[in-house]
Amino acid sequence: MIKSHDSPFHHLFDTFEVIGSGKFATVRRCVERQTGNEFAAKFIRKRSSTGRMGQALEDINREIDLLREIDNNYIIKLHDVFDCGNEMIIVLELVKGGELFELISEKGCLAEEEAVHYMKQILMAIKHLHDRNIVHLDLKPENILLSDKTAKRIKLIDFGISRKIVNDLDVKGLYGTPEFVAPEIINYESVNTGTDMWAIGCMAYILLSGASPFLGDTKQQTFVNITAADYHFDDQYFANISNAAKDFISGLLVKNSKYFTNYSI
Ligand SMILES: Cc1ccc2c(c1)c1c3c(c(C)cc1n2CCCN)C(=O)NC3=O
Repeated sequence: MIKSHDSPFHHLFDTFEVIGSGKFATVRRCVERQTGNEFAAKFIRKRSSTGRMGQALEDINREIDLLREIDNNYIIKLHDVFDCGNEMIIVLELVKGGELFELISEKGCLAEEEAVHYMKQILMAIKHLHDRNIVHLDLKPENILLSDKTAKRIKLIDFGISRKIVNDLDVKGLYGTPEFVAPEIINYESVNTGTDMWAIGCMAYILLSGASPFLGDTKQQTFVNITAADYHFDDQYFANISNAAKDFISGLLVKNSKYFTNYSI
């Protein structure tokens, strides 16, 4: 069981170059002095009680709790957690094969059998999550890393916006008299495992063609394309792709938005 240390992170690790950065977090390569082992350390700024900067502790702890529960060869492992006052440090397994996104950028697109090889691993990682009612919610080639260039083994990263799915039909956590709850509470669109499956469909399309199925010239156009599920298999890219591959993608790019108006008190 990973415990939070009271010994400071900087006594145990040397930190090196930045390997990723987001709004409130920076990821750096680091080395555990005692063992010489390398890790990825995600430094997350905590939101102070007054300020708006930084990430809420509830969100940080959600990511850590999800990482503690996950144990799969296709998902980056949690090594340790350090609470350093105004920041939380999550120490994660480090891999050096780069992003799947870079591989596609270099090659344009992948041969079908290579795409199948990666897709199988991605599906096994997602099955591990969905079997635990965890949805990733940020699946994209940038978050699929290669353990190393030769082995063609993938590692899924970044559970920063991942969630535990509560049973769809039983709207938990809805309190109070229906008359007073906010509209978005009564009629909300639930995220569910289908949300991840849609993203997997997009990734399969990208692996095979190098093109993104819904990308428009503007963000607005992209949203219009997505909500209309408006995509097609452009012969320029898909002429030599098997029907099985196209059927696989079509089966995933299916809108399944759900609206709930029921409420249980
Ligand atoms: C939670 C989180 C967020 C961003 C991360 C990582 C982890 C991450 C990781 C690694 C690398 C090479 C880049 C990483 N990045 C930056 C690149 C992501 N596209 C890595 O090796 N392990 C990571 O967790």
